[in-house]
Amino acid sequence: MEKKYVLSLDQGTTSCRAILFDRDSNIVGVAQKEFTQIYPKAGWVEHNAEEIWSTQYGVIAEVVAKTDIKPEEIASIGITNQRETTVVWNKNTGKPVYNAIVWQCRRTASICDDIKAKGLAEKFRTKTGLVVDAYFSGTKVKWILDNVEGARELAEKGELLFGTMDTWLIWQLTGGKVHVTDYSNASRTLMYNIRELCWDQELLDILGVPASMLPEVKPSSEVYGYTAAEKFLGHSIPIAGVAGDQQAALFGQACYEPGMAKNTYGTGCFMLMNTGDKLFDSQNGLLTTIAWGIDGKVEYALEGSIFIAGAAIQWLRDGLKVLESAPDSEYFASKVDDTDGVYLVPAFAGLGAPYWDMRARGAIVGLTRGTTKEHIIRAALDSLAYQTKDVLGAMEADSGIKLQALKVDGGAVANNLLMQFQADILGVPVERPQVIETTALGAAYLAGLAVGFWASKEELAKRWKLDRRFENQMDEAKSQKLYKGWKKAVTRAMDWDEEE
Ligand SMILES: Nc1ncnc2c1ncn2[C@@H]1O[C@H](COP(=O)(O)OP(=O)(O)O)[C@@H](O)[C@H]1O
Ligand SMILES: O=P(O)(O)OC[C@H](O)CO
Repeated sequence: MEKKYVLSLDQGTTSCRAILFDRDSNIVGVAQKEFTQIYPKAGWVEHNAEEIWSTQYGVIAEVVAKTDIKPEEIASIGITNQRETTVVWNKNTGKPVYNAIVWQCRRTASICDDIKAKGLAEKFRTKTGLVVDAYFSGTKVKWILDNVEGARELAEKGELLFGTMDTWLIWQLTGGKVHVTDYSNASRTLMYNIRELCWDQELLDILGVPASMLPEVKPSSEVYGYTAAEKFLGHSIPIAGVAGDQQAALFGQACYEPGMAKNTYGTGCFMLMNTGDKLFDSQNGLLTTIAWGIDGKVEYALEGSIFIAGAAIQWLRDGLKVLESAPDSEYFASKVDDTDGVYLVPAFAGLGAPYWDMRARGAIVGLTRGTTKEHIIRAALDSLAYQTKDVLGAMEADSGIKLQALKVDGGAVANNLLMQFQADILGVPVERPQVIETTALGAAYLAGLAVGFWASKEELAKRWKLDRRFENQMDEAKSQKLYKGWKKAVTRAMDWDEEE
């Protein structure tokens, strides 16, 4: 039967999506479902890995049913995932030994402090391109082995497996046959040597993680295995593309040349710049990471990771309950000209780039008797733009490249007021493409290229189409004054949490 579609699975922080793309990169169908966020203690975040699998499987079945396509028409499957989130499971029973520990979880801050106190941070940075922070998988695996009864003994006997969500989904889809990940996901674990392209035994020894738990690391575009027909719509389909969601967005935005960058506004906000075969040693608080492995080589990226972006808007909706929905934020924010001096620093999970402060916590400053809910909503939106400016400044300083325009994507870029403020604060035009589901698109591209559904990256790059370009409309003195206020507000949020 003719192959007409690529199925992309986007396993995000708050939801699972399944999206079908046709040969012209059009979206043919989408199914999406949220899953449970578990907050056992302040600063801790977990997911139930089995719920993630059942949610992911549910949206796959839904998209196939509602588009009325035949599984035999799917050329291949691409997977993209929230990165760093860590699950450890028993390879005999297939059962996780503990909930997945989410990238936002701060529980391993003291493990990180110990590593830093021993003077080992520079070793990790040189080998992995990352900073020692609770964000990454390595200390999460250590925590599970140290805290779940019997886990370390089982791991040492070779009975336990570690995976990020790509690895977990492939294990499920193949009926427990394939234990792999790709370069981009491996580069987020704090255990993978991005220069030598191998799991680093010295780092594994420091963390106490047995190498037998780790998946095989492969390029981002190749056939890893086939779905088990009996578990998967009665048909066996090649799984042929994998990338962490931010790298997948870089690929979906067709940033294939060094110096090209994108910023994705989802739960968090992540700016990545393709640096080709060059590894930048950031002097400004950015990460060096693997963009992807494709065409027989590995390419690198500089990354600025912002932990809370759209999640601040979700918090206004679910925590403060001042919004019915995230898109309503635009309506309320547009009722005021500005925030009237109010700043919201959404350091709910500490601060990532360029501050790297695990103990920062959220703050709203500059409140007066005149402050209204509209000011606070606008301050939350503005915080996405300010954090992006922090990261862009670091990226330009590290790379020596001055961006001519910033390509954006992710759920929150639908907000025109935010995009305009972003261009104003950066002083750089912001370009929104027609397809803002670039994460899923990138994974589809990787999977389609591997099976010859698409011929080349060059062919795909031509498909990128502009929806709207936002030009700077603010005078420089005003934007500098606003940004100065933001920097001051950040100092108020830093180093707040005091662990007992
Ligand atoms: N119009 C909007 N204005 C501001 N934020 C929005 C808007 N629409 C969605 N969001 C935010 O974007 C996020 C969803 O984007 P998405 O790309 O689906 O994220 P993820 O993949 O991280 O789950 C949510 O955090 C939501 O609060
Ligand atoms: O789920 P997202 O889209 O917010 O992405 C999360 C990142 O991969 C975390 O590193």
